Amino acid sequence: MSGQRVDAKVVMLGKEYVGKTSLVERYVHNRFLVGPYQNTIGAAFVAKVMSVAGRTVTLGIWDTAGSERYEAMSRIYYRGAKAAIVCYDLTDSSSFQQENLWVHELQNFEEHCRIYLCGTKSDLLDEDRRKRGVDFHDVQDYADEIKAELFETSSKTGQNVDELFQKVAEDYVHFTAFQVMTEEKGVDLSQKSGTYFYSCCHH
Ligand SMILES: Nc1nc2c(ncn2[C@@H]2O[C@H](COP(=O)(O)OP(=O)(O)OP(=O)(O)O)[C@@H](O)[C@H]2O)c(=O)[nH]1
Repeated sequence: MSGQRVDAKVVMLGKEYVGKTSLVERYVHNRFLVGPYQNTIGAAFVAKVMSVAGRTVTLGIWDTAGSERYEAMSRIYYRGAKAAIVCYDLTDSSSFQQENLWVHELQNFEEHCRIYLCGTKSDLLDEDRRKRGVDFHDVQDYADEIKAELFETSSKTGQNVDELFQKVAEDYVHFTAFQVMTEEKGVDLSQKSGTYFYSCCHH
């Protein structure tokens, strides 16, 4: 970790083989590794410095292992996270069914963590539409229900990958600025409705 200062902790979650490591590889190193699949053991950390509205933001990205063997450990990694990218494989409906478990955990234990749903391997659908195992509108409804953002990405082609992480960083900056502003101006948020408070201030 080399003691690098991190502004926002981001955690990658999702079943094994959905493509979490590949997403991070594409985003941080702009590459797609081919060759035999190697499952992540425990978790891997990488820091990425980026620019949002003229401001430098360092994301500390924790890529967790999806294997059930490491499930209990993942809780250690999402603690204090500002954002969770919960991944599912667009061609594998069972990977989407498991999203629920992560979302419940985050809602129960990390109420200030914003959730981004990420359908991976969209290039496989470009090859053959019949491979889609998860309906876009079903996921969009679910995302609306849990107040999450939804992205469909391909680490192979790079489609939507930068956009996903850029949105994570922008939201972090936006919500942090909002928080500082309200703290400085002494706005009494308890006067606002519950929904307003929740949607504007969880970071
Ligand atoms: N076609 C295609 N294959 C992908 C994509 N992303 C990942 N894969 C493949 O899916 C397999 C699993 O990818 P990983 O990134 O290792 O998956 P993971 O979620 O990190 O797996 P765990 O470490 O076990 O949790 C690998 O064989 C990847 O090459 C993608 O966007 N398109």
